Amino acid sequence: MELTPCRNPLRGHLRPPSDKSVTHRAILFSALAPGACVIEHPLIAADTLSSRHVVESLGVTVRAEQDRWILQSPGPQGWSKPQDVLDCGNSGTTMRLAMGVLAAGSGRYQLSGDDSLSARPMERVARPLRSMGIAVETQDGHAPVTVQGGVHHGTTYVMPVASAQVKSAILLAAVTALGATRVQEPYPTRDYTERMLRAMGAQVQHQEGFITVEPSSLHLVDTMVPGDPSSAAFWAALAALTPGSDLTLREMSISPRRMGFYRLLQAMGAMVTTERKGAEGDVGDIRVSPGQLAGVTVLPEDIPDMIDEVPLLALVATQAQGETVISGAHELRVKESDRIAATVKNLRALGARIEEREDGMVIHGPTRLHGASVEAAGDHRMAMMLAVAAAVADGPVFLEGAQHVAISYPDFFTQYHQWTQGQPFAS
Ligand SMILES: O=C(O)C1=C[C@@H](OP(=O)(O)O)[C@@H](O)[C@H](O)C1
Ligand SMILES: C=C(OP(=O)(O)O)C(=O)O
Repeated sequence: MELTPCRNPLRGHLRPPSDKSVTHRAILFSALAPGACVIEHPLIAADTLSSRHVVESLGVTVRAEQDRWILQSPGPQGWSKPQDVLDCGNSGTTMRLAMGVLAAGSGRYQLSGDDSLSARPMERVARPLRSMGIAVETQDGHAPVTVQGGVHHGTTYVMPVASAQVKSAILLAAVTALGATRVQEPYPTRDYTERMLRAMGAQVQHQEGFITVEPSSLHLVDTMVPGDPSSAAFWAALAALTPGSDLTLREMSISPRRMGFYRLLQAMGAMVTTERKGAEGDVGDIRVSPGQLAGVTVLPEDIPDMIDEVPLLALVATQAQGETVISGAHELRVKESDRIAATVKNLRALGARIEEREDGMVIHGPTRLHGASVEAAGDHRMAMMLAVAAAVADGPVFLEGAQHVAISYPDFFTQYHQWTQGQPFAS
């Protein structure tokens, strides 16, 4: 895809696509209890369709009606035996959370993924699940993965990496375990699983630095899915980088555990304000306009709250005065691509002054980016970051792999082209 520079101010408002993490959880958790539930505004994208496929294979039915899905679940006692291997596609969240969900069943379940997902580490989930007495097999630490559901017990697990997916898999298995489970994270990660399980009747508490779960009987609840801060971040970055912009991102999930990118954008000098909507829940609007940008230091404890936005922050840093140092981001090496290597390679091709570190990057700004050929490395977030880069560059950018946006944001390029053509956003 050829992308040309665009300096059109971003004005007005946009409701970003629905939150991918919340949609995955609402779908997968529906398998855990018998009954019906409604998901309002689910994200309909390749990754969340992978989660839908998994629960449908267990006998959950999903009926789409306008902007909602109505799910009917037999509960674990009534799960059907999947006809085939459960294909998780490109979605790490689907595979890792499903491993915890499947512990509630009584069958032997096989999970597979595409080439990218098959290269990602799965022992980080298998290990704690085994400590609960669940038989889990991986192939040299990778998919395909086999989970034998059935009787299992609680555990105490100190997580070596900060990962909401690993935490979620353990907490999900904990609900149907005999005895309590305690999990400790090195840094706090997104807590949708804890909050959603609690709403379903689970006993989830924070005690002495551990998240504890008691075996619980669950009931299904309806979920209203807010906008996704990680998808909205591409527009926030464009608004921060384009003079004359004043963009409001509406109905967003504004949980502090998802706001790391916005906090850093503000620390760099962009105008970022948040307005909470309603008395309860972490939903609100975020308004972004440009400012004089300066480099920042991103520390290991900052990473979990902006894990999927690190490549985008690196791009913003190319336009900021001074040095930006990002450290403690090893996890980026095991995402849909090696996001440290792919970010450095692509931004360097566009003229950025950027150095690769084992656990992050150092960016020296500001630099005028120029046109070049770049490659999304099979990674949706890389494709969207490079589209933002193309807009701020001085010459045409040839992007290979634009189609990967279908993983989390199928309408991204429709909206992007509307913006480049000077049309208002269709929000
Ligand atoms: O729990 C989740 O919904 C997610 C957790 C993060 O992964 P890790 O748990 O591997 O950090 C994030 O990168 C991913 O996009 C979604
Ligand atoms: C890492 C991501 O997702 P997942 O781990 O679910 O594949 C992402 O969406 O950036």
